[in-house]
Amino acid sequence: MKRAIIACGGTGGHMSPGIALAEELSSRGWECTLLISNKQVDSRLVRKYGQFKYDTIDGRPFSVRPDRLALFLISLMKGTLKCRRMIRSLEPQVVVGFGGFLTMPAMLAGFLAGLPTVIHEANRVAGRVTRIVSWFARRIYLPEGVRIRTKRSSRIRYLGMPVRDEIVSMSKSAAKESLGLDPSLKVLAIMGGSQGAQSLNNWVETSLNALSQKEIQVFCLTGDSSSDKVVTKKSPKGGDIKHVFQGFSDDMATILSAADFVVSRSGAGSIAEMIRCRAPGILVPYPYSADDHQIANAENFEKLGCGMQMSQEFLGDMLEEIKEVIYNEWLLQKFRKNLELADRVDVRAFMADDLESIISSDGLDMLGRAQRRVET
Ligand SMILES: CC(=O)N[C@H]1[C@@H](OP(=O)(O)OP(=O)(O)OC[C@H]2O[C@@H](n3ccc(=O)[nH]c3=O)[C@H](O)[C@@H]2O)O[C@H](CO)[C@@H](O)[C@@H]1O
Repeated sequence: MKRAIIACGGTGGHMSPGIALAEELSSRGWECTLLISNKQVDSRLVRKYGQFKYDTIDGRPFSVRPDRLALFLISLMKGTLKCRRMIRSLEPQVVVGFGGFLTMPAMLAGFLAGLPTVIHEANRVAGRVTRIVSWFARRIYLPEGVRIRTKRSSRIRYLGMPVRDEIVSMSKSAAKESLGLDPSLKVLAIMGGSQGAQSLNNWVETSLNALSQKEIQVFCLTGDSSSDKVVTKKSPKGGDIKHVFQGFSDDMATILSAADFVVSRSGAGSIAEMIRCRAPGILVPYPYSADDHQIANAENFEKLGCGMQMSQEFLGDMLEEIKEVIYNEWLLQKFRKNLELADRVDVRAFMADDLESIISSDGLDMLGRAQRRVET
């Protein structure tokens, strides 16, 4: 049986593509072990994926501050040793990393064990981990048009984000109904990535009356389950307009299918799922993301014609923008068409085919080396 270790913990943006790849590989008979962190967001996301094996490691982010750098190096060493033990007991044919602090020890242990290691970068600016491990990775997956400095450019393949099986578009009115919303009214979904975004939550709170006046219902993923609530406001016609605030959802496909328009941070996972569910929207990049990768992600989304981007400092202008766009069927239709065009490659199948060819050529290499040893 073919086996893979997939290092994908730390944030939802790393977990989701890791789960998606594990789904594809499992359907081809592979056994997948996902390496995740002890963070709540990881355990939350994997709860419904009992079919995979999991292991956890702790890690520290890289820092140039001497005290933090020391902690980082210690955790890297401990993590690498743990991954080395995992590799000995699981005997995988490949180690796959999706970025974040867990990727480094897993890839390092895989490399030291002589296994093929591959890294997937989801963002339109390659992260630090991707840049480092690309020096030894057998395969480097980058979004189309993203460049990194590496001597191993022949090992680069341009590829989008793997999306989980369950993320599929469904009937808008059925989706609205299953969220407890009125199917005859517009829905605006607000998402702040896997951990919510306080500035987007604040924007919703202050805009709720104005949105109700335009008969727009809100479904807001706040990132904080202690604030779960349903708020009912009156429309100008006297009807009830329901607004739902939820900390976390295990059913993103329904929310994205129900949404006529989305306001979201520009994490690569959220964008890939908006594309898959044909949900146009405004992306508000997190202003402190590493190397401004969320700005680059949002710019690309806008360039593809899938929606718009807006800097957080201009949130004050967003309400007017939304009130216009959400009733502009012509524009929404154009966005949806472009979302469809942006979703034409079967990323998961490409990646799984590629991994299978990597491990089979690796097997042939090993066989060749063994034969040469016998002959000499
Ligand atoms: C602040 C920051 O640096 N965030 C990074 C993090 O994003 P972060 O983890 O915040 O978010 P992403 O937008 O990439 O993905 C969110 C994932 O969480 C899932 N989800 C979210 C909310 C919820 O209630 N339920 C749920 O299941 C979504 O379905 C999605 O699969 O990793 C991404 C991928 O490298 C980067 O692009 C982001 O810039």
